[in-house]
Amino acid sequence: MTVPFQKYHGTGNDFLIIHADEYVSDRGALAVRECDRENGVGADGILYLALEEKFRPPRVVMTLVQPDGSTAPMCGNGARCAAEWAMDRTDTDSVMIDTQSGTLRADRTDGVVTIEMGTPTFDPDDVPVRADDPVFEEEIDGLEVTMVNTGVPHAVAFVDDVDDVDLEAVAPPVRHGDAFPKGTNVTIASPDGDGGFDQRTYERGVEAETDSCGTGAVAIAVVARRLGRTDADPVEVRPPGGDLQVSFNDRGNATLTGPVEHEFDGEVTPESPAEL
Ligand SMILES: N[C@@H](CCC[C@H](N)C(=O)O)C(=O)O
Repeated sequence: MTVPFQKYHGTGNDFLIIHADEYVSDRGALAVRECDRENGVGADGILYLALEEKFRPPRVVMTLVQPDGSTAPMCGNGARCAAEWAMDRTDTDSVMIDTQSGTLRADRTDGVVTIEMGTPTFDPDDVPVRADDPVFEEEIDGLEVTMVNTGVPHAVAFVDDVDDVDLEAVAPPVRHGDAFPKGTNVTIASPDGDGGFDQRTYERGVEAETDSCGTGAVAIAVVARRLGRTDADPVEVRPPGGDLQVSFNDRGNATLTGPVEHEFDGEVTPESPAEL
């Protein structure tokens, strides 16, 4: 038996989307197999979306299963892809997305999708990081990082030029550091001289660098403003896969804006070959 999927990406962060009504006995196993870029379809995760069309705006319950089989409570680019998927099916330009880290409103304007990103926190218990006080520019496992949670944890380090960093070498010790009970994503940023930043992120759950990370882009903007490195609004953040904008409202809540593309559709077989 096969189940249909739609493939979307947001600035290069790519996902298979499967309707949550489809029966998949082992979502983790399917993600491990089909996210593999050599032997599967290839993606940064599978989004299971339950669409509740009777509401206005419509609601979508989003579950992200990552390439290592784990689930993540939030994904900025994934939520933007989920929003576009739901908008295309309900003939609206606004939806509410229910994630494990909160309910977020998304709006489509002039072909780009903006999503609310909730309230970022530096509180050590909420990041989480084993520390008595918030961690600002402290050396942990070889990187000088600031710890923030923008739906998921990020260790943010500012460097002169992100392209000069061997991320696959410096990120894993931090990602798995003893200080982080749930692990952490590792995001590096370099200033563009105009209040914006270039970005690279090594993602927990993908266990590799991705072309873009939305919660990482928000983490850079939030930390940069907190440390006085920018007062731009919006903050332009440029991961390798495209351009993102992070804005702030009066309560300090961030929004994330950028393009979303529908790539192609296909089918996957949920059972592993041994079960067939
Ligand atoms: N790519 C995502 C973040 C996905 C979750 C992350 N890998 C984690 O495990 O924390 C984004 O766009 O925010």
